[in-house]
Amino acid sequence: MKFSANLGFLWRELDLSDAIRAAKQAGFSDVECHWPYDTPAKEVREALKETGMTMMGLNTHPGDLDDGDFGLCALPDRMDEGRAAIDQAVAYANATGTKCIHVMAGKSKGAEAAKAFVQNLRYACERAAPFGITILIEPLNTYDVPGYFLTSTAEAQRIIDMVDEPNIKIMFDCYHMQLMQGDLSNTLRDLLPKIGHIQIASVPDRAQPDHGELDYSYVLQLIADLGYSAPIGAEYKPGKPTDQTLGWLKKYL
Ligand SMILES: O=C(O)[C@H](O)C(=O)CO
Ligand SMILES: [Mg+2]
Repeated sequence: MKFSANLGFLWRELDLSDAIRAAKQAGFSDVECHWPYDTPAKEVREALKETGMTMMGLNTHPGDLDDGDFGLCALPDRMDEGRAAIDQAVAYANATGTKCIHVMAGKSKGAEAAKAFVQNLRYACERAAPFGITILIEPLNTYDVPGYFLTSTAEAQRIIDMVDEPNIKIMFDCYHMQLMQGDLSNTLRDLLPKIGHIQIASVPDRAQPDHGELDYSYVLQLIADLGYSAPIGAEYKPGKPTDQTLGWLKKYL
């Protein structure tokens, strides 16, 4: 079983290139991030080359987090910003060999928001396809991000059907989905062909995946038994130095 360190949360005290090196040192096979845009792509590319790791995913720019934004791509009155965020993400992903782009919807609801999201996702799929990049959409939980457009796998499937492009999949974050839906085993089994990336964290505290209401020794074995072999994203908030939270990983090394 392989794991990708989410550097949006892990080793946050380090700059991105050093965080990539720390992840390698700790035994992760790959990395992923949230918003890498302040670090020149060349630096990240070099750190990836040095460590032999792949950047599994990055997010489109969220907009102004301090002003409550959490994505721009399902906001009908901000289409230009949504497109610019997609262009930026595709350029950065291409320059760093990143496999997936999570296109962040933002806080909105209703038919016009869905229409805007579908249009932006088609645009993203078309821009990403020549580089072999997969577009991801991720349902989030409503405790952490009230008002976010996408909160369920049913809605994610509906959006993907409407987009109707070959390179769009679901980012299945077990933490969010346990909070919103539960029934992870059946959902993972049914959805697996449509899943492009899986993430994990303890529930409900979103720390390292070795405690809480989800038994990851069971869930991870199930994922492996279903034939999923891509790296699983460790997207958790360590709450103390990351190196002190890696006991769970050692079991798989
Ligand atoms: O918060 C999450 O689960 C995400 O995966 C994300 O990319 C938004 O920060
Ligand atoms: Mg996630």
